[in-house]
Amino acid sequence: MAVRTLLGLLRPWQQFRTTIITLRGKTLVEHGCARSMSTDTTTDNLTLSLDSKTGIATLEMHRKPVNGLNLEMLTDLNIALEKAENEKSCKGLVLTSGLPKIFSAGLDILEMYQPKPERLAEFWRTLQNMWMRLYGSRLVTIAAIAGHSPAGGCLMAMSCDYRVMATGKYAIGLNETLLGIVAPFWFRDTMVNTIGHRETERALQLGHLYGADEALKVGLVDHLCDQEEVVKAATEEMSRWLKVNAVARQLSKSAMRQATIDKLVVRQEQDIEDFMTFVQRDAVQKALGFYLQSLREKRG
Ligand SMILES: CC/C=C\C/C=C\C/C=C\C=C\CC(=O)SCCNC(=O)CCNC(=O)[C@H](O)C(C)(C)COP(=O)(O)OP(=O)(O)OC[C@H]1O[C@@H](n2cnc3c(N)ncnc32)[C@H](O)[C@@H]1OP(=O)(O)O
Repeated sequence: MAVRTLLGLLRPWQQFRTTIITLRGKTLVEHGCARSMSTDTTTDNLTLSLDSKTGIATLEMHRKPVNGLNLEMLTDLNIALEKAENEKSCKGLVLTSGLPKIFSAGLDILEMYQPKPERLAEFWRTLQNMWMRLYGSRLVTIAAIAGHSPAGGCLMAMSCDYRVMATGKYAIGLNETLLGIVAPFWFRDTMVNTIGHRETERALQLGHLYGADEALKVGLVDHLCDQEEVVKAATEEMSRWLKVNAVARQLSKSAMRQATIDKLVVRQEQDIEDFMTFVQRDAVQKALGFYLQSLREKRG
């Protein structure tokens, strides 16, 4: 409190600072404002910015071409989420994409195709950690989905508290079976918690990708609006959630989600082993190779 009062006496130009941090050989540039205690971060993969007036942070993914989640992108997401989580003045987070027509294409398949075992293990652990952080966040988290959101993209959206999706020809869902792989148990649990057991069972087996209307109907998303309006609609919805007593809301969220997270906490190492064994099987490598080929051929 005393620190805040002192900072309030500083002139505006004295309150801004720029810090450069080097992380895993990459440079993160931070523009911080001492008055608001906010810190904005931009990397090759994302931008985190905090509106100090509202306490709402925006986390915008922009890894070209499709926000594929590779190790570096997941590392950046973990750092950004932790930063927002630890920033006292931050109350909510809108997760969105800066790329047109794409929320996220899910895991970068190149991480799983002909992988180096050491990197593969680190990749999966970083994904697990990102999911635990996002699903268990103290913040109100809202996904603003203005594009396709298959597999890992759908997982990220489902891990938020609320989902706004653009009307249009975009698809969302866990389509792993179409790649010849199996959605891990914590992907499945997250979907069961969102749309229920029977609908998940059907969707998982078929690798079903939902259009926006259908996603709304089964509760996979909560609100539809025009493409240009998704972030605005997410922010408006956020203000409703931020009116609720924060401690009561956080305890309610944790009561609903912690058991699902704990399931992975106790099986984290085993899950990494299972993933590595499964992905490196010849049949799975073959299926991933075909799928990558089909994506490339689609472009002609
Ligand atoms: C026993 C069990 C134990 C453990 C569990 C084991 C295993 C579980 C393992 C994994 C779980 C994985 C979850 C995932 O997230 S897998 C990824 C699934 N994602 C997809 O299927 C999406 C594929 N992409 C698309 O459908 C489309 O690209 C699109 C709809 C997202 C966008 O379409 P566009 O027409 O706009 O763009 P494209 O021309 O198709 O793509 C541009 C460019 O990007 C490449 N690309 C697309 N998606 C990916 C991806 N996910 N990873 C890597 N690369 C991707 C695409 O090939 C194009 O590349 P080129 O420019 O042609 O080189």
